[in-house]
Amino acid sequence: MKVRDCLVSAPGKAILHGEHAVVHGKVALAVSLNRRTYLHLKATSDGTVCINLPNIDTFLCWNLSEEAGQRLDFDLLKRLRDFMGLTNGNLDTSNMATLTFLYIYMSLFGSGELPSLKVSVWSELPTGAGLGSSAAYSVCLAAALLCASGAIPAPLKEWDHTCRWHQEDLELINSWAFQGEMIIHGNPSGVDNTVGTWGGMLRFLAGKIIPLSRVPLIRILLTNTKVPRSTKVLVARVKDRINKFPPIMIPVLDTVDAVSSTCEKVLTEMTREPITGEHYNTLEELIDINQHLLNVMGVGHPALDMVCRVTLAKGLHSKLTGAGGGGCGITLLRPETDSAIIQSTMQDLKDCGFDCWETSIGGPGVHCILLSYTFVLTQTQTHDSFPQILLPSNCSSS
Ligand SMILES: Nc1ncnc2c1ncn2[C@@H]1O[C@H](COP(=O)(O)OP(=O)(O)O)[C@@H](O)[C@H]1O
Ligand SMILES: C[C@@](O)(CCOP(=O)(O)O)CC(=O)O
Ligand SMILES: [Mg+2]
Repeated sequence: MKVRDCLVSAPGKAILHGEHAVVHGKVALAVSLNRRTYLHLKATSDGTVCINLPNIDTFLCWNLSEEAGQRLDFDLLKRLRDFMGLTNGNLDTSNMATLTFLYIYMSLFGSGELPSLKVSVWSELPTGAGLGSSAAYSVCLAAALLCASGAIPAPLKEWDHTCRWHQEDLELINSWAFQGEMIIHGNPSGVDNTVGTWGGMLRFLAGKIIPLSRVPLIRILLTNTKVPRSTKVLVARVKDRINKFPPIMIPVLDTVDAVSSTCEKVLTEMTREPITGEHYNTLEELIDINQHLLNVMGVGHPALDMVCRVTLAKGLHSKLTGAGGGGCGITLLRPETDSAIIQSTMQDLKDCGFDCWETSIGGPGVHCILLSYTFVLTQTQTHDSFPQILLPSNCSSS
Protein backbone atom coordinates (compact mmCIF):
# COMPACT_ATOMS: atom_id res chain seq x y z
CA MET A 1 0.00 0.00 0.00
CA LYS A 2 1.42 3.37 -1.06
CA VAL A 3 0.55 6.37 1.11
CA ARG A 4 0.60 10.08 0.43
CA ASP A 5 3.67 12.05 1.62
CA CYS A 6 3.00 15.10 3.74
CA LEU A 7 4.52 17.69 6.04
CA VAL A 8 2.25 18.86 8.87
CA SER A 9 2.75 21.21 11.77
CA ALA A 10 0.90 21.96 15.03
CA PRO A 11 1.47 24.65 17.68
CA GLY A 12 2.34 24.34 21.35
CA LYS A 13 0.14 26.05 23.93
CA ALA A 14 0.24 28.04 27.12
CA ILE A 15 -2.49 27.66 29.72
CA LEU A 16 -3.31 31.08 31.17
CA HIS A 17 -5.50 29.63 33.91
CA GLY A 18 -7.11 26.31 34.76
CA GLU A 19 -4.37 23.69 34.44
CA HIS A 20 -5.12 20.59 36.51
CA ALA A 21 -8.56 21.94 37.49
CA VAL A 22 -9.58 21.32 33.85
CA VAL A 23 -8.89 17.60 34.31
CA HIS A 24 -11.60 17.69 37.01
CA GLY A 25 -14.24 19.40 34.89
CA LYS A 26 -13.35 23.07 35.53
CA VAL A 27 -12.75 25.88 33.01
CA ALA A 28 -9.34 26.44 31.40
CA LEU A 29 -8.19 29.36 29.25
CA ALA A 30 -5.50 28.33 26.81
CA VAL A 31 -3.74 29.88 23.87
CA SER A 32 -1.59 28.55 21.04
CA LEU A 33 2.03 29.62 20.75
CA ASN A 34 4.17 30.53 17.79
CA ARG A 35 6.45 27.58 18.55
CA ARG A 36 5.50 24.46 16.64
CA THR A 37 6.12 20.78 16.04
CA TYR A 38 6.68 19.54 12.48
CA LEU A 39 6.14 16.05 11.13
CA HIS A 40 7.27 14.74 7.76
CA LEU A 41 5.69 11.50 6.57
CA LYS A 42 7.36 9.81 3.64
CA ALA A 43 6.21 6.67 1.86
CA THR A 44 9.01 4.10 1.51
CA SER A 45 9.28 0.83 -0.35
CA ASP A 46 11.62 -1.21 1.84
CA GLY A 47 8.90 -2.96 3.87
CA THR A 48 9.69 -1.11 7.10
CA VAL A 49 7.99 1.45 9.32
CA CYS A 50 10.46 3.90 10.85
CA ILE A 51 10.33 6.81 13.29
CA ASN A 52 12.96 9.52 13.67
CA LEU A 53 12.37 11.54 16.83
CA PRO A 54 15.57 13.60 17.27
CA ASN A 55 14.21 15.71 20.16
CA ILE A 56 14.09 12.58 22.29
CA ASP A 57 16.93 10.64 20.64
CA THR A 58 14.65 7.94 19.34
CA PHE A 59 15.32 6.33 15.98
CA LEU A 60 13.49 3.04 15.41
CA CYS A 61 12.52 0.80 12.52
CA TRP A 62 10.34 -2.29 12.43
CA ASN A 63 10.11 -4.89 9.76
CA LEU A 64 6.47 -4.96 8.71
CA SER A 65 6.19 -8.69 8.19
CA GLU A 66 7.36 -9.32 11.79
CA GLU A 67 5.05 -6.65 13.18
CA ALA A 68 2.10 -7.99 11.22
CA GLY A 69 2.35 -11.34 13.03
CA GLN A 70 1.86 -9.60 16.39
CA ARG A 71 -1.44 -7.98 15.70
CA LEU A 72 -4.47 -10.13 16.09
CA ASP A 73 -5.49 -11.35 19.51
CA PHE A 74 -5.92 -8.87 22.37
CA ASP A 75 -6.54 -5.26 22.99
CA LEU A 76 -4.29 -3.18 20.72
CA LEU A 77 -2.56 -1.14 23.38
CA LYS A 78 -1.72 -4.18 25.48
CA ARG A 79 -0.43 -5.98 22.41
CA LEU A 80 1.75 -3.02 21.49
CA ARG A 81 3.08 -2.82 25.03
CA ASP A 82 3.91 -6.52 24.90
CA PHE A 83 5.40 -6.09 21.44
CA MET A 84 7.70 -3.36 22.80
CA GLY A 85 8.37 -5.22 26.08
CA LEU A 86 6.84 -2.43 28.17
CA THR A 87 5.44 -2.33 31.68
CA ASN A 88 4.07 0.74 33.49
CA GLY A 89 7.49 1.07 35.13
CA ASN A 90 9.39 1.68 31.90
CA LEU A 91 6.99 4.03 30.13
CA ASP A 92 9.70 6.65 29.66
CA THR A 93 9.86 9.56 27.20
CA SER A 94 10.93 7.44 24.26
CA ASN A 95 8.59 4.53 24.97
CA MET A 96 5.55 6.79 25.36
CA ALA A 97 6.24 8.56 22.08
CA THR A 98 6.84 5.25 20.30
CA LEU A 99 3.73 3.65 21.77
CA THR A 100 1.65 6.67 20.71
CA PHE A 101 2.92 6.41 17.14
CA LEU A 102 2.38 2.64 16.94
CA TYR A 103 -1.08 2.92 18.49
CA ILE A 104 -2.34 5.45 15.94
CA TYR A 105 -0.54 3.73 13.04
CA MET A 106 -1.91 0.27 13.90
CA SER A 107 -5.40 1.59 14.62
CA LEU A 108 -5.61 3.34 11.26
CA PHE A 109 -3.89 0.76 9.07
CA GLY A 110 -4.07 -2.46 11.12
CA SER A 111 -7.10 -3.97 9.39
CA GLY A 112 -5.46 -3.91 5.95
CA GLU A 113 -2.02 -3.96 4.42
CA LEU A 114 0.44 -2.02 6.61
CA PRO A 115 2.17 0.70 4.56
CA SER A 116 5.92 1.09 4.50
CA LEU A 117 6.74 4.62 5.65
CA LYS A 118 9.08 6.85 7.60
CA VAL A 119 7.88 9.51 10.06
CA SER A 120 10.27 12.25 11.21
CA VAL A 121 9.23 14.69 13.92
CA TRP A 122 11.05 17.82 14.98
CA SER A 123 9.89 20.44 17.44
CA GLU A 124 10.67 24.01 18.47
CA LEU A 125 8.99 23.24 21.81
CA PRO A 126 10.91 22.04 24.83
CA THR A 127 9.87 18.46 25.57
CA GLY A 128 8.08 17.88 28.88
CA ALA A 129 8.08 21.54 29.98
CA GLY A 130 4.39 22.47 30.12
CA LEU A 131 4.01 23.91 26.61
CA GLY A 132 2.01 21.00 25.23
CA SER A 133 4.77 19.22 23.31
CA SER A 134 2.94 15.91 23.81
CA ALA A 135 -0.25 17.35 22.31
CA ALA A 136 1.54 18.96 19.35
CA TYR A 137 3.23 15.59 18.71
CA SER A 138 -0.08 13.70 18.94
CA VAL A 139 -1.90 16.23 16.72
CA CYS A 140 0.81 15.99 14.06
CA LEU A 141 0.75 12.17 14.17
CA ALA A 142 -3.04 12.08 13.95
CA ALA A 143 -3.20 14.56 11.05
CA ALA A 144 -0.43 12.93 9.01
CA LEU A 145 -1.54 9.34 9.54
CA LEU A 146 -5.24 10.12 8.96
CA CYS A 147 -4.31 11.94 5.78
CA ALA A 148 -1.97 9.15 4.65
CA SER A 149 -4.66 6.53 5.30
CA GLY A 150 -7.23 8.48 3.27
CA ALA A 151 -9.53 8.80 6.33
CA ILE A 152 -9.42 12.55 5.77
CA PRO A 153 -8.89 14.24 2.41
CA ALA A 154 -5.91 16.31 1.40
CA PRO A 155 -6.43 19.70 3.03
CA LEU A 156 -7.45 22.80 1.12
CA LYS A 157 -4.94 25.44 0.21
CA GLU A 158 -5.10 28.27 2.72
CA TRP A 159 -2.32 30.76 2.22
CA ASP A 160 0.75 30.76 0.00
CA HIS A 161 2.28 27.59 1.27
CA THR A 162 -0.10 26.03 3.81
CA CYS A 163 -3.35 24.15 3.62
CA ARG A 164 -5.93 23.40 6.26
CA TRP A 165 -8.63 20.83 6.82
CA HIS A 166 -12.41 21.28 7.12
CA GLN A 167 -14.09 21.44 10.51
CA GLU A 168 -15.17 17.77 10.54
CA ASP A 169 -11.68 16.60 9.54
CA LEU A 170 -10.20 18.73 12.33
CA GLU A 171 -12.63 17.09 14.76
CA LEU A 172 -11.37 13.66 13.70
CA ILE A 173 -7.75 14.77 14.03
CA ASN A 174 -8.53 16.13 17.50
CA SER A 175 -10.18 12.89 18.63
CA TRP A 176 -7.19 10.77 17.55
CA ALA A 177 -4.77 13.26 19.09
CA PHE A 178 -6.74 12.92 22.33
CA GLN A 179 -6.08 9.18 22.24
CA GLY A 180 -2.37 9.93 21.84
CA GLU A 181 -2.58 12.23 24.87
CA MET A 182 -4.25 9.42 26.83
CA ILE A 183 -1.17 7.28 26.27
CA ILE A 184 1.21 10.09 27.29
CA HIS A 185 -0.81 11.81 30.06
CA GLY A 186 -2.90 8.94 31.42
CA ASN A 187 -5.97 11.11 32.07
CA PRO A 188 -5.87 14.19 29.84
CA SER A 189 -8.52 16.89 29.84
CA GLY A 190 -8.19 17.35 26.07
CA VAL A 191 -7.42 21.07 26.27
CA ASP A 192 -3.88 20.75 24.86
CA ASN A 193 -4.77 18.70 21.78
CA THR A 194 -7.75 21.00 21.16
CA VAL A 195 -5.53 24.10 21.10
CA GLY A 196 -2.98 22.23 18.96
CA THR A 197 -5.74 21.36 16.47
CA TRP A 198 -7.63 24.68 16.30
CA GLY A 199 -5.04 27.21 17.42
CA GLY A 200 -6.01 30.65 18.78
CA MET A 201 -7.29 31.31 22.28
CA LEU A 202 -10.06 29.20 23.74
CA ARG A 203 -12.13 28.45 26.78
CA PHE A 204 -12.31 24.73 27.46
CA LEU A 205 -14.82 23.10 29.79
CA ALA A 206 -15.52 19.36 29.99
CA GLY A 207 -14.71 18.78 26.33
CA LYS A 208 -16.70 21.87 25.20
CA ILE A 209 -14.65 24.40 23.27
CA ILE A 210 -15.52 28.07 22.99
CA PRO A 211 -13.04 29.92 20.78
CA LEU A 212 -12.43 33.46 22.01
CA SER A 213 -12.51 35.19 18.68
CA ARG A 214 -11.82 38.68 20.01
CA VAL A 215 -8.90 38.80 22.41
CA PRO A 216 -6.66 41.69 23.32
CA LEU A 217 -3.06 41.50 22.21
CA ILE A 218 -1.24 40.28 25.30
CA ARG A 219 2.51 39.92 25.57
CA ILE A 220 4.04 37.27 27.75
CA LEU A 221 7.45 36.00 28.72
CA LEU A 222 7.94 32.26 28.78
CA THR A 223 10.58 30.91 31.12
CA ASN A 224 11.72 27.31 31.05
CA THR A 225 13.25 26.37 34.40
CA LYS A 226 14.56 23.21 32.67
CA VAL A 227 13.52 21.19 35.72
CA PRO A 228 12.30 17.94 34.15
CA ARG A 229 8.88 16.59 35.06
CA SER A 230 6.16 14.38 33.68
CA THR A 231 2.59 15.55 33.16
CA LYS A 232 1.33 12.03 33.85
CA VAL A 233 2.99 11.93 37.29
CA LEU A 234 1.75 15.43 38.23
CA VAL A 235 -1.83 14.79 37.12
CA ALA A 236 -1.81 11.61 39.23
CA ARG A 237 -0.36 13.57 42.21
CA VAL A 238 -3.20 16.12 42.10
CA LYS A 239 -5.76 13.31 41.91
CA ASP A 240 -4.25 11.64 44.99
CA ARG A 241 -4.43 14.91 46.91
CA ILE A 242 -8.06 15.44 45.91
CA ASN A 243 -8.89 11.89 47.02
CA LYS A 244 -7.05 12.39 50.30
CA PHE A 245 -8.55 15.78 51.21
CA PRO A 246 -11.81 16.24 49.27
CA PRO A 247 -13.27 18.99 51.50
CA ILE A 248 -10.04 20.98 51.14
CA MET A 249 -9.23 20.36 47.49
CA ILE A 250 -12.67 20.63 45.89
CA PRO A 251 -13.04 24.29 46.96
CA VAL A 252 -9.53 24.90 45.56
CA LEU A 253 -10.63 23.57 42.17
CA ASP A 254 -13.78 25.71 42.36
CA THR A 255 -11.64 28.77 43.11
CA VAL A 256 -9.40 28.08 40.10
CA ASP A 257 -12.58 27.83 38.03
CA ALA A 258 -13.65 31.26 39.27
CA VAL A 259 -10.18 32.66 38.50
CA SER A 260 -10.44 31.41 34.90
CA SER A 261 -13.93 32.84 34.46
CA THR A 262 -12.92 36.19 35.95
CA CYS A 263 -9.89 36.33 33.67
CA GLU A 264 -12.07 35.58 30.64
CA LYS A 265 -14.42 38.39 31.66
CA VAL A 266 -11.56 40.87 31.97
CA LEU A 267 -10.09 39.82 28.60
CA THR A 268 -13.49 40.29 26.98
CA GLU A 269 -13.86 43.73 28.58
CA MET A 270 -10.43 44.64 27.23
CA THR A 271 -11.70 44.08 23.66
CA ARG A 272 -14.80 46.26 24.23
CA GLU A 273 -13.48 49.27 26.08
CA PRO A 274 -10.20 51.17 26.25
CA ILE A 275 -7.60 49.08 28.06
CA THR A 276 -6.69 50.57 31.42
CA GLY A 277 -4.07 49.92 34.06
CA GLU A 278 -6.89 48.50 36.21
CA HIS A 279 -7.43 45.67 33.69
CA TYR A 280 -3.78 44.75 33.98
CA ASN A 281 -3.84 45.04 37.79
CA THR A 282 -6.67 42.52 37.87
CA LEU A 283 -4.91 40.14 35.47
CA GLU A 284 -1.81 40.32 37.67
CA GLU A 285 -3.76 39.61 40.85
CA LEU A 286 -5.40 36.60 39.20
CA ILE A 287 -1.96 35.28 38.22
CA ASP A 288 -0.74 35.59 41.82
CA ILE A 289 -3.87 33.93 43.23
CA ASN A 290 -3.66 31.02 40.81
CA GLN A 291 0.04 30.46 41.44
CA HIS A 292 -0.75 30.03 45.15
CA LEU A 293 -3.62 27.65 44.35
CA LEU A 294 -1.34 25.54 42.15
CA ASN A 295 1.13 25.35 45.04
CA VAL A 296 -1.72 24.12 47.24
CA MET A 297 -2.42 21.41 44.66
CA GLY A 298 1.18 20.24 45.09
CA VAL A 299 2.50 21.11 41.62
CA GLY A 300 4.84 23.97 42.52
CA HIS A 301 8.63 23.81 42.53
CA PRO A 302 11.39 25.98 44.05
CA ALA A 303 12.55 26.88 40.53
CA LEU A 304 9.06 28.18 39.73
CA ASP A 305 9.03 30.16 43.01
CA MET A 306 12.31 31.65 41.82
CA VAL A 307 10.73 32.74 38.51
CA CYS A 308 7.94 34.47 40.48
CA ARG A 309 10.42 36.19 42.83
CA VAL A 310 12.83 37.34 40.12
CA THR A 311 10.06 38.79 37.97
CA LEU A 312 8.23 40.39 40.90
CA ALA A 313 11.45 42.19 41.80
CA LYS A 314 10.91 43.97 38.44
CA GLY A 315 7.21 44.50 39.09
CA LEU A 316 6.10 41.62 36.85
CA HIS A 317 3.76 38.77 37.83
CA SER A 318 4.25 35.09 36.96
CA LYS A 319 2.67 31.70 37.41
CA LEU A 320 3.54 28.19 36.30
CA THR A 321 1.90 26.98 33.11
CA GLY A 322 0.95 23.42 32.17
CA ALA A 323 1.48 20.62 34.63
CA GLY A 324 4.08 22.44 36.80
CA GLY A 325 6.51 20.57 39.05
CA GLY A 326 9.24 22.34 37.04
CA GLY A 327 8.92 23.15 33.36
CA CYS A 328 7.72 26.59 32.30
CA GLY A 329 6.28 29.73 33.86
CA ILE A 330 4.50 32.63 32.13
CA THR A 331 5.01 36.30 32.99
CA LEU A 332 2.52 38.96 31.97
CA LEU A 333 4.04 42.04 30.32
CA ARG A 334 2.16 45.29 30.71
CA PRO A 335 1.96 47.51 27.61
CA GLU A 336 3.83 50.28 29.40
CA THR A 337 6.63 47.99 30.64
CA ASP A 338 9.85 49.51 29.41
CA SER A 339 11.86 47.28 27.07
CA ALA A 340 14.94 47.86 29.25
CA ILE A 341 13.03 46.32 32.19
CA ILE A 342 12.01 43.36 30.05
CA GLN A 343 15.58 42.81 28.89
CA SER A 344 17.00 42.99 32.40
CA THR A 345 14.31 40.63 33.74
CA MET A 346 15.16 38.16 31.00
CA GLN A 347 18.83 38.47 31.86
CA ASP A 348 18.11 37.84 35.57
CA LEU A 349 16.14 34.72 34.65
CA LYS A 350 18.92 33.50 32.36
CA ASP A 351 21.40 34.11 35.18
CA CYS A 352 19.36 31.60 37.21
CA GLY A 353 20.09 29.03 34.47
CA PHE A 354 16.64 29.32 32.89
CA ASP A 355 15.73 29.78 29.22
CA CYS A 356 13.56 32.83 28.64
CA TRP A 357 11.92 34.36 25.61
CA GLU A 358 9.13 36.74 24.72
CA THR A 359 6.43 35.17 22.63
CA SER A 360 3.46 36.15 20.58
CA ILE A 361 0.35 34.09 21.14
CA GLY A 362 -2.51 32.77 19.07
CA GLY A 363 -0.73 31.02 16.17
CA PRO A 364 -2.69 28.88 13.69
CA GLY A 365 -3.74 25.32 14.50
CA VAL A 366 -2.68 22.17 12.69
CA HIS A 367 -1.99 22.59 9.01
CA CYS A 368 -0.21 20.96 6.16
CA ILE A 369 2.71 22.70 4.51
CA LEU A 370 2.87 22.34 0.75
CA LEU A 371 5.91 20.31 -0.12
CA SER A 372 6.31 22.39 -3.27
CA TYR A 373 7.12 25.29 -0.98
CA THR A 374 10.82 24.82 -0.45
CA PHE A 375 10.79 24.43 3.26
CA VAL A 376 13.84 23.98 5.35
CA LEU A 377 13.54 22.65 8.85
CA THR A 378 16.64 24.19 10.29
CA GLN A 379 18.85 22.62 12.88
CA THR A 380 18.65 24.14 16.31
CA GLN A 381 21.42 24.47 18.77
CA THR A 382 19.94 21.70 20.91
CA HIS A 383 19.11 19.19 18.20
CA ASP A 384 22.17 19.05 16.03
CA SER A 385 21.44 15.48 15.03
CA PHE A 386 18.36 16.39 13.02
CA PRO A 387 19.14 16.58 9.34
CA GLN A 388 18.01 19.57 7.34
CA ILE A 389 15.09 18.55 5.20
CA LEU A 390 14.75 20.17 1.83
CA LEU A 391 11.50 19.00 0.43
CA PRO A 392 10.92 18.91 -3.28
CA SER A 393 7.39 17.94 -4.44
CA ASN A 394 3.75 18.68 -3.55
CA CYS A 395 1.64 17.13 -0.77
CA SER A 396 -1.73 18.44 -1.78
CA SER A 397 -3.89 16.93 -4.45
CA SER A 398 -5.99 20.10 -4.56
N1 LIG B 1 9.17 16.27 19.53
C1 LIG B 1 8.78 15.15 20.12
N2 LIG B 1 9.14 13.96 19.60
C2 LIG B 1 8.73 12.82 20.18
N3 LIG B 1 7.99 12.75 21.31
C3 LIG B 1 7.61 13.88 21.88
C4 LIG B 1 7.98 15.13 21.32
N4 LIG B 1 7.47 16.09 22.10
C5 LIG B 1 6.81 15.46 23.11
N5 LIG B 1 6.90 14.13 22.98
C6 LIG B 1 6.30 13.12 23.89
O1 LIG B 1 5.59 13.84 24.90
C7 LIG B 1 6.14 13.59 26.21
C8 LIG B 1 6.12 14.87 27.04
O2 LIG B 1 4.79 15.09 27.39
P1 LIG B 1 4.36 15.85 28.70
O3 LIG B 1 4.97 15.22 29.90
O4 LIG B 1 2.90 15.94 28.64
O5 LIG B 1 5.01 17.30 28.56
P2 LIG B 1 4.54 18.57 27.71
O6 LIG B 1 4.25 19.59 28.75
O7 LIG B 1 5.71 18.99 26.89
O8 LIG B 1 3.34 18.17 26.93
C9 LIG B 1 7.56 13.10 25.94
O9 LIG B 1 7.97 12.26 27.01
C10 LIG B 1 7.39 12.34 24.63
O10 LIG B 1 6.91 11.03 24.89
C1 LIG C 1 -2.06 19.65 33.77
C2 LIG C 1 -2.90 19.72 32.50
O1 LIG C 1 -4.04 20.54 32.76
C3 LIG C 1 -2.11 20.38 31.35
C4 LIG C 1 -0.83 19.66 31.05
O2 LIG C 1 -0.10 20.33 30.05
P1 LIG C 1 1.41 19.93 29.72
O3 LIG C 1 1.43 18.47 29.31
O4 LIG C 1 2.21 20.14 30.97
O5 LIG C 1 1.83 20.81 28.60
C5 LIG C 1 -3.35 18.31 32.14
C6 LIG C 1 -4.48 18.25 31.12
O6 LIG C 1 -5.23 19.23 30.95
O7 LIG C 1 -4.65 17.17 30.52
MG1 LIG D 1 1.62 17.19 27.64
